[in-house]
Amino acid sequence: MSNPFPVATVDLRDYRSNDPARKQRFIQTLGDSFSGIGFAVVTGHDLDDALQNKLFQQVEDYFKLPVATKQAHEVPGLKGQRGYSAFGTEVAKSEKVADMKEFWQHGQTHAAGDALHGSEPGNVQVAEQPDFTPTLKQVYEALEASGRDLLRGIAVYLNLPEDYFDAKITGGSSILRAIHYPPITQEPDSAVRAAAHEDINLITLLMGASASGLEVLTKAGEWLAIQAPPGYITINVGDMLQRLTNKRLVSTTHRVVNPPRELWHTSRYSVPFFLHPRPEMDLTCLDSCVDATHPKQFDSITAGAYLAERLDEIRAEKRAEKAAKA
Ligand SMILES: O=C(O)CCC(=O)C(=O)O
Ligand SMILES: [Fe+2]
Repeated sequence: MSNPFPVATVDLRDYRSNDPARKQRFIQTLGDSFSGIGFAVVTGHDLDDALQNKLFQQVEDYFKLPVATKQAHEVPGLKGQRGYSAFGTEVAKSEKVADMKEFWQHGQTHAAGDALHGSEPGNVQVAEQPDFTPTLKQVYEALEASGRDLLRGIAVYLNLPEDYFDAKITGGSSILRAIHYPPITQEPDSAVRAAAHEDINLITLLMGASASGLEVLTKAGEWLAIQAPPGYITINVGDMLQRLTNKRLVSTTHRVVNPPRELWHTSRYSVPFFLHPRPEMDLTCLDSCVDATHPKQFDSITAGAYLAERLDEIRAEKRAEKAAKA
């Protein structure tokens, strides 16, 4: 069956051009793709080839460090929000078994003078690999710039002022996550590299590696494989943007499946950037997205409160605590 909601490809240079027709086409194509399948693919973004190559080299080198070295970069009590998270620490919301991945998280550095300065833990430095954290910081800033313009386009699509999201995301709590899905060494019973889930944040910008595996659940209930061409970024709507727009833009379920057996010996790397607003952003459904045929589907909540609620749901140790109490 052909999919009635194709994943559109857009060029961010169209949005940034001074040509109103190009700009409008970008806005319409991106917005329609986000309201149809919830995903799109972007070229002309701020991560140039040199920075992408440096990023993947640094990420591969990091995960090759000895397990004990990486474990020393785990920060107790942070729910994996900064530094290293070992294999088996994250479980998708509706799953029982942990994802087959290890990952690293890099977050915002709030400027001195910002009300959020000092409110979030600092990023972890890696003495064994001094260029790792600085490279992630550079990528983080490039993706913040691309994400800001993507959201400007989305704001226009939603008939909001073009700068609607600007102040809400400047100095926001975005997370850059470098993921390693290690080779599969034994029959994984029901576990997959990343079980079906929705992202929590406003939008995600995913720098995927060469390996396939990402699949998106279509409205017809079929899994559709997505693999952006090299250098392109896959983007998708997260639950916060879905809430704000009362499901006019959809946060689509996706997963990363295991490769065929002959490729079990290979690793997969990917680097999603979860674009989060500042915690005080109000996620109340926009008036323009609520009417008699689209009644308000979500309670009002701030981004910070919503994130705290969601983070506990996906940590293996929090699940274990809850199960012990039950
Ligand atoms: O690894 C990928 O391609 C996607 C990962 C993902 O969906 C996530 O971490 O939220
Ligand atoms: Fe995801």
